[in-house]
Amino acid sequence: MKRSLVGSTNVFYSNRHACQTMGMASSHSRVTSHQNVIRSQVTPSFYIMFKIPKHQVAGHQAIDGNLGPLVDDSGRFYKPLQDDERGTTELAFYRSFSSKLPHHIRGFFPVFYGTQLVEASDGSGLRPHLVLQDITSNHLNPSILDVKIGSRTWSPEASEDYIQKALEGDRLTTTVTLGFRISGLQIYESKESGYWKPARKEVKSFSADDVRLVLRKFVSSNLEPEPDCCFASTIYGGCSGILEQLLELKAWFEDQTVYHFHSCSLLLLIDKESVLNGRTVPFVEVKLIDFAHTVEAEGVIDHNFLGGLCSFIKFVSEVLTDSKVSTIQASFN
Ligand SMILES: Nc1ncnc2c1ncn2[C@@H]1O[C@H](COP(=O)(O)OP(=O)(O)OP(=O)(O)O)[C@@H](O)[C@H]1O
Ligand SMILES: O=P(O)(O)O[C@@H]1[C@H](O)[C@H](O)[C@@H](OP(=O)(O)O)[C@H](OP(=O)(O)O)[C@H]1O
Repeated sequence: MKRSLVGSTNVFYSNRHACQTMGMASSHSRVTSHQNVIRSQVTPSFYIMFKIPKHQVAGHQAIDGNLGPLVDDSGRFYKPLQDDERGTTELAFYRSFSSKLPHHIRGFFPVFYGTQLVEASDGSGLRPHLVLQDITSNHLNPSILDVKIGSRTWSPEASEDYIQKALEGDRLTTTVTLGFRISGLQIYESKESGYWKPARKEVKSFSADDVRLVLRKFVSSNLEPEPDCCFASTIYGGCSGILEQLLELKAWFEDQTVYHFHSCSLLLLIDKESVLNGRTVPFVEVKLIDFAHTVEAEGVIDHNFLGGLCSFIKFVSEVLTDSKVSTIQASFN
């Protein structure tokens, strides 16, 4: 039986500790809610405006009175800790990861600023939230893909009920067949047409061919009728492009025996305008998120994640190769 990451430390102790570390007094919290903005008085003279994230593409959402993440204006993302072991597992991960990972791998994870008591978006009162780097901040029109990696999304330690529920989701999506599934996405096309952000139901029904098409659209200036893949070489290729970053991650996964990342997602973020503006280094980020089911590896490689990652890399490489072939063909015509 694998050991979970959860120690005996009480979550609420950690929140007070984090507030103290951040110079905040949780006992003075007062929160008012107004439409999509939640205004929290953390100390009598220090206000934080909490908002529903504009660029969230998957997961639990803070809309219609549900519990979900919030963001502030200073580039922080507040993820509510779930009451059950998912909350304690994710907190235990964030508390331990920076000392357990090699330096060059830490950049693949959002910066963790501790925890904070924040008025929950479902109106249930103050709740501990993980305070993370908001990866989307500073970007007006980011295109984002959330890709859940692994051909199974449950930990062998999970309850039978959880395994059955997760297995059903895995079988109905490309998780079992491809070793990953797209959980959510938004692709920015232009000022006129805005974003393509398909509904959750449509995303869940994606086939392997749909996944290929999404990966092409992600690096195109147009979505219809045929995506041009004109950003593929800059965004997927290049020495700091997505493929290079995925290969760096893969090299670590071939060796690491620290964690098993069940149900964890790769979040790919790009800003096509940074390419159009001719920035020497376009904005291309690969991050790992969601550690509610991450457990200790106990000396065994995470073959579930590694297999899914290899499969995803193959899909991305094919788009890149095809776009190079098309460019060469076009130059002969
Ligand atoms: N640090 C972050 N910065 C910006 N956006 C984030 C960050 N972490 C998560 N997100 C956004 O929130 C979404 C959901 O994140 P996450 O998977 O952690 O939540 P969850 O509710 O546990 O999801 P699930 O229901 O899949 O378990 C992501 O798809 C992404 O759009
Ligand atoms: O991908 P789908 O089909 O949207 O399914 C969700 C996905 O498996 C999430 O990982 C899971 O949350 P956890 O990882 O937090 O368990 C959520 O469970 P939930 O609805 O019980 O929260 C599922 O509904």
